[in-house]
Amino acid sequence: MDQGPVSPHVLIFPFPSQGHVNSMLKLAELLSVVGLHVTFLNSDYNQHRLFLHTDIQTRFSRYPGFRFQTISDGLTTDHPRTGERVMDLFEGLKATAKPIFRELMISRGQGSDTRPPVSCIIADGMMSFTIDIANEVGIPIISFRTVSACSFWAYFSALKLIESGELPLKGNDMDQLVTSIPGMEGFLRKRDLPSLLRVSNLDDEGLLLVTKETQQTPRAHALILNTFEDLEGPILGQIRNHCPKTYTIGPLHAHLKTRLASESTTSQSSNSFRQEDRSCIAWLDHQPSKSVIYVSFGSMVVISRKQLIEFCYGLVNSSSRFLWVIRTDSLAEEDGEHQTPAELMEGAKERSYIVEWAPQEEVLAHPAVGGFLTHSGWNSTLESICAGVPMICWPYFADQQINSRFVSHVWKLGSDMKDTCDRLIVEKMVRDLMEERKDELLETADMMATRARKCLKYIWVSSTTITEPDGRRNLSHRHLNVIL
Ligand SMILES: O=c1ccn([C@@H]2O[C@H](COP(=O)(O)OP(=O)(O)O[C@H]3O[C@H](CO)[C@@H](O)[C@H](O)[C@H]3O)[C@@H](O)[C@H]2O)c(=O)[nH]1
Ligand SMILES: C[C@H]1CC[C@@H]2C(C(=O)O)=CO[C@@H](O)[C@@H]21
Repeated sequence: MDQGPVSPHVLIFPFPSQGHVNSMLKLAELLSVVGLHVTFLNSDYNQHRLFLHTDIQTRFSRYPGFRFQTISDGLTTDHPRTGERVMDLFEGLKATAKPIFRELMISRGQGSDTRPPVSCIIADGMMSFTIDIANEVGIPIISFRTVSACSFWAYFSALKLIESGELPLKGNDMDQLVTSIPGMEGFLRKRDLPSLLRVSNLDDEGLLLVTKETQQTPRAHALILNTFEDLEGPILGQIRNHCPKTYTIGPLHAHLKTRLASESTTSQSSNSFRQEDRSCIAWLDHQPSKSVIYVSFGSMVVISRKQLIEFCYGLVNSSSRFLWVIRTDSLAEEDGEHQTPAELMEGAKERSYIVEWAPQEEVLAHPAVGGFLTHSGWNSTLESICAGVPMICWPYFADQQINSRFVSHVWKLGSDMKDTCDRLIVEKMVRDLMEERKDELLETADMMATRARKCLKYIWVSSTTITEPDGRRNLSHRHLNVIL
């Protein structure tokens, strides 16, 4: 494949958790397909799990310019790395990964490597130490924030929220509208703020972290977001007032699928840290069209016994068929003897299926799936949008609270269950999605999926041409030079 006179070498460094690695590895593969040299800097812990549960080494062996490299995340192997303990990861990275990364960049990734030295870094926007080091060493850096544009913009507006007195939160009225995030004045309530901003104390560790990290973004050469213009155009306009070089490169999973299909290679590309249980696809094959609600809360959510039971009863009483992902590490540790989820759902045995981890993209694209009960992580949200599947949102933390407001109120792709966990509400929302509002929601979801598909034509189409309708960008190797 012609690479022109320069042969860039991109180092991609994700925040070490499933939701971040998923999209950044898809970007790495897209850049590899168009012939770039790519190094993917994975944590030792995640690399081990990725290699154990996927065929990724074989899959990536077809890209001669691609290499995995690993780095410590600073945590012990037995650390749970779930949402409850995510702050430990930030500490671990700063203490352990930062100095190693600095040495690596001083040598420009050259050891025994015969490839050209690293000429560009694409690093997770939640790890601003990479911007410090890149600027110190003189390597151009692009920030990749793996969340929605709407949540990035809310984080970016944190200082405005503080100046206007809307933060810290005062009083109990969480339905009050927030007025100091430009572009969201009419519909964003206090309860819809990302959980890291829903604080009553300005010394809050999460608020300080996310505000500091987000404020550093303009120091990178550009910002890339896994979203598309037709979905988040107005908010992207707001962001571009501060970060003019903001590029939409999503939906990455769909771009990769399209690109791999056009290369006539397999379009399967699991980046899972857990074993995908494919038996659920066989179960779905036997269910009627659009009859199943898929239930999954991503890789980091931890739920209490009480919440599990409310979901169980709500789902069973809804009379709907359902496929539920229950990770072994998603149940909070509590004392006492308990019924297992399978025992609790005995009454719905014929119309339910439980797995520990599913091939989610395939599940959402399956004709039997008609709805998604989700925690509103950004990958899950985009995957659902592209598959035309309406959602019930049960946000847990971080960006999820604002994503769910956009899903329900702005894009009208479903309903938002935030801040409640009650069997009657679960039952009602499932009945609404799968019966009462089914046709209306499927129609809106189908329209948005069509818009998502439209942008697949423009980006990543070629390694040599830059196509820019409506501000869309082709992140080919030539275009990397334009961005930088
Ligand atoms: O059984 C399953 C469940 C999930 N997935 C995949 O795992 C990913 C989960 O990502 P996401 O939906 O974004 O959720 P989290 O794992 O919770 O991701 C974290 O990272 C995201 C991106 O930054 C944030 O939006 C979330 O709030 C944050 O919790 C998705 O690609 C799913 O397809 C599977 O393959 N099988
Ligand atoms: C724990 C969360 C802090 C912010 C991170 C994030 C982001 O805004 O980029 C998304 O989801 C989480 O993994 C992180």
